[in-house]
Amino acid sequence: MTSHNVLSIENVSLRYGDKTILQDINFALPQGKSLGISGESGSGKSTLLKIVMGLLTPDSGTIEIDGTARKPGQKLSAFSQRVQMVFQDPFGALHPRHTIRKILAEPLVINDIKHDDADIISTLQEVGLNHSFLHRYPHQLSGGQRQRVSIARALILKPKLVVLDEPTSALDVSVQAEILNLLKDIKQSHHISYLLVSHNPAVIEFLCDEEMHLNKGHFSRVN
Ligand SMILES: Nc1ncnc2c1ncn2[C@@H]1O[C@H](COP(=O)(O)OP(=O)(O)OP(=O)(O)O)[C@@H](O)[C@H]1O
Repeated sequence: MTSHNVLSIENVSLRYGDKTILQDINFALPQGKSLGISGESGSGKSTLLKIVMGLLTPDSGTIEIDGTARKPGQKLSAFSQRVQMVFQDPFGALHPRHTIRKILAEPLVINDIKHDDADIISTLQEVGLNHSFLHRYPHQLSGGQRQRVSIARALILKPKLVVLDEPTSALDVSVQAEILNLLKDIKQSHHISYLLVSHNPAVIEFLCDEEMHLNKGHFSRVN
């Protein structure tokens, strides 16, 4: 049986003006496997993540998520149950005037999914937070707790692929390991795939099955 790819990128290229950012990028990610992307600052890592998320359209090439091609201009919500993203800065990523309950309910509301507080509480528990967080606001949480909420928001739609952009680099060193352990536990228990960008080789090694290095628009495999 051939293994099922949760993400497949073929011949993706993108230029800004006369500057080539990505040149014929190819890779496939089998379900449950995780890929780490390293590369110098400005090498195009965030650009590639934006393309996967549908926030940018490449000049050429195709992106398939869980077997379905992303088409230019397609609504983001068309894929939100398959792919979700966790950002570097957990504070900036959470609406400051919304309670944690509202932040976690929002993806369900947008996708017209019936839910109640029990669904939100069980997702909070998956990231190590209890029901007392439902009525709190982001500014009442520590950096690590906020990143747990960001991870819960990504998980609540039960995606197959989670895109992580430097998920621990904005956190205190003391909480980085906690969040990495949480991400590893979730990956194993949910059979989720991660597409991770990190400057830190130890983070990639800890969470990913393989690493690709992006340089001058090209990918090369790192062992
Ligand atoms: N909207 C844009 N218009 C023109 N150039 C852009 C635009 N966005 C990004 N770039 C350029 O594209 C290149 C790749 O940027 P990108 O943010 O993807 O790099 P990165 O590898 O994620 O960097 P970092 O590690 O610093 O986050 C950079 O040279 C950047 O200046």
